[in-house]
Amino acid sequence: MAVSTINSNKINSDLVKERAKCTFNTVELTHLLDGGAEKTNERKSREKFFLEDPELRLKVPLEYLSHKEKYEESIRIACNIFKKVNQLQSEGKGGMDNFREILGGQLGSALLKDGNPLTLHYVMFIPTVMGQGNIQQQAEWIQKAWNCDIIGTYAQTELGHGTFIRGLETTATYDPKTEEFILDSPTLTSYKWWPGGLGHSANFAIVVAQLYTQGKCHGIHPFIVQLRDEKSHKPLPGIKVGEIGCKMGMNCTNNGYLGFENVRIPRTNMLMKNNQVLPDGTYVKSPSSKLTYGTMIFVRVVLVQDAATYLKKAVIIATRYSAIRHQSQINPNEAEVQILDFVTQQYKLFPYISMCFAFQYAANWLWDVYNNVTGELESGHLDNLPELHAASCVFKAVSSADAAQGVETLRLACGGHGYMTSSNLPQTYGLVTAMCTYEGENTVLLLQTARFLIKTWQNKSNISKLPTVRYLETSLHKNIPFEKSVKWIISTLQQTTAGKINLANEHINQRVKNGQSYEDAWNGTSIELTAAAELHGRSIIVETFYNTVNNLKKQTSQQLGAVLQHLLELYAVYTILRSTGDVLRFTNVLGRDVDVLQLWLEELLAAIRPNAVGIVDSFDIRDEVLSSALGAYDGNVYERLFEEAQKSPLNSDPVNKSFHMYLKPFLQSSL
Ligand SMILES: CCCCCCCCCCCCCCCCCCCCCC(=O)SCCNC(=O)CCNC(=O)[C@H](O)C(C)(C)COP(=O)(O)OP(=O)(O)OC[C@H]1O[C@@H](n2cnc3c(N)ncnc32)[C@H](O)[C@@H]1OP(=O)(O)O
Ligand SMILES: Cc1cc2nc3c(=O)[nH]c(=O)nc-3n(C[C@H](O)[C@H](O)[C@H](O)COP(=O)(O)OP(=O)(O)OC[C@H]3O[C@@H](n4cnc5c(N)ncnc54)[C@H](O)[C@@H]3O)c2cc1C
Repeated sequence: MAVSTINSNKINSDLVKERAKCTFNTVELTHLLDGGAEKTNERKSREKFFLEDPELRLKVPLEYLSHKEKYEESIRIACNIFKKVNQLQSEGKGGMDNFREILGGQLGSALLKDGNPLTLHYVMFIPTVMGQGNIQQQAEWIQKAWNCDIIGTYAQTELGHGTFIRGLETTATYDPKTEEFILDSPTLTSYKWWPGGLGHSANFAIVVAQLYTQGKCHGIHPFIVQLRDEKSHKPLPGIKVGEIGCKMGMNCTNNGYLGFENVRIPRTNMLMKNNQVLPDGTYVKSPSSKLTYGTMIFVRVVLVQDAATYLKKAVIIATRYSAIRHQSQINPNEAEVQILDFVTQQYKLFPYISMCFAFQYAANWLWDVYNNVTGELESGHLDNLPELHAASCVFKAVSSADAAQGVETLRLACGGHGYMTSSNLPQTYGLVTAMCTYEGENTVLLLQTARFLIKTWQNKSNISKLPTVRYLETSLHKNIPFEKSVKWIISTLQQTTAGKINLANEHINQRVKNGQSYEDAWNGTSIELTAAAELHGRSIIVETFYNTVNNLKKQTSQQLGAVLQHLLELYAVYTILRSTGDVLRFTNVLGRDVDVLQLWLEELLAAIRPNAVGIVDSFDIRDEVLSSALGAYDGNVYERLFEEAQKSPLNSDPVNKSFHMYLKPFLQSSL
């Protein structure tokens, strides 16, 4: 890797001025976001440990490598990363934080800019064995996986089915004579397709297949299957495995395909914490068939934090760039302004800055709920599982969709330079937009939340025990006088959501009355249902933000408290204005109230303007993690763009050989 000649001690003068006018202590905010000064120090030492290791650096920028070279470089780096993670774990340092940062958008996307081929081993293989395996299975497999004696993936999706997992076609048929399952892929569409690391990295997989025993199908179940010889890494007999090819992004994750030709595995390789097959083939059912879907809930929960991290990176890049970039005048005869002074630019940037906070606090809240509910599941209490499922679906859908839209808006906000890969915005978009599809396609997840909302609406007897939907009991007919406050916004969003759910429910009933089946009526109403679910999700996110800021303000300086209040208000006003049409339909809000909201939004943009650079600096994301010519701390944007251009292999030769081969004859022939 070429050593940079840019002088990072020379800070761009606009950024110097921006930092000087910041009204709060950015270090105080960094500590608050990390969860305390000690956590900040731990994070920083972890970043140093990984980012300053030459073994973890790419030899050539990724974008100039072939598909095959990209994989080879990524697997080299991934192995070195996890050696270091294991070292930290054995020293008792970091724990879950190591995995969050290394696998997610923070350190992970700095070391491996286009995905990590070993992610699924940690994010899905190990958690599935932990969550779905019985004690003996955990004892057998977890240590091996943890030590990386084996590398696993999670093979659920098939060529023909991703969403409708009840329709998966891979079969696992029990043979009581040998006490084995026989795995088979009866059709092309039954081939597994997509699992990360499956192509050439993993030697084991959790395979989700239709279980047949005693001549009966019992639906999908997870099995541990060995795919490759542990020494030679050759595919085992009957295993057809390979990589699925180039994608829009995540080109280093080694997503694969997998087919089985009557592959036998021991009975004990079916993960049997929930459902079991006894040696004679008797099937023993768990209390809920949905416990098998547990790993998906886990990943949806952790993705919310990841969406916030990617968004943070993009807002830092776009905000610093907007501070150093001068273009056009506001008043004639005056100097060209920083583009950050255009209110339209502030509108592209600042709501997404506030969204980073909203998503981080939502992720923290959801993580706590997840831990509480999984604790309850361990002791056999399933009552809160549907609410957790509904909340995790809508949070994953809203955070990934908004983060993807945010990254693209922020890329556009950087004009032409945002289109350069050296801005790192296109690659960030490639990573974040995938999140809208994987781990449950967003529309499908919104419909799952809508299902829970409609059921709750139709039967409110239990509602007081369900914190996320309790508001539905009273909010429909409330009289909420207009007030310029976040509390008013939350109540109004809740009333709008209740109105939308009520109307969707009426439309379902109407369609049923007109002769449609409930399912057809549901499909006919599904545009309204997804919109209601989305608004429900957004209103909980605003409320969580509100509760968190009110708690935090008790422990922060007054100056930082004021900044958090501005960010909260901006997120709340922005959210309600996105739904103006529905708010006018379902509440008493008047056109003149919307005018007040719009002016309030503009006041907030102006209030945040002096602190914009300070706030994004507080995210404290190192230049290596941003990996962007536009977003570095020193603001030497033009020097960096120029330096990055020099890395193009085309610039190694003043005359490219193609001139002699094509251009010269062409020029002569056209003379
Ligand atoms: C080790 C150390 C720790 C490390 C920790 C590290 C942490 C830190 C990491 C940080 C960095 C992260 C990086 C990540 C990178 C990721 C890479 C990419 C990964 C991408 C992987 C994938 O992409 S992997 C495939 C995912 N593929 C889906 O996601 C399929 C969606 N499709 C469905 O999920 C079902 O197909 C669908 C629609 C529900 C219908 O399922 P269905 O037809 O069976 O169900 P119905 O609709 O009929 O519903 C029937 C009833 O089930 C209820 N229910 C449904 N689901 C339920 C559930 N989950 N739990 C409970 N209840 C559930 C429902 O609410 C109904 O309840 P009710 O009847 O009471 O109303
Ligand atoms: C980068 C990436 C990594 C992945 N990694 C893995 C992995 O490691 N392991 C794994 O098993 N899988 C993985 N997947 C697969 C992923 O989980 C599926 O792609 C996802 O669940 C969506 O399923 P699908 O592709 O079949 O989309 P489809 O379900 O075919 O969706 C296509 C369209 O149909 C619509 N649709 C489908 N069903 C409904 C419905 N019921 N109601 C309304 N609309 C509907 C959707 O909204 C969408 O608009 C990965 C995917 C990607 C992109």
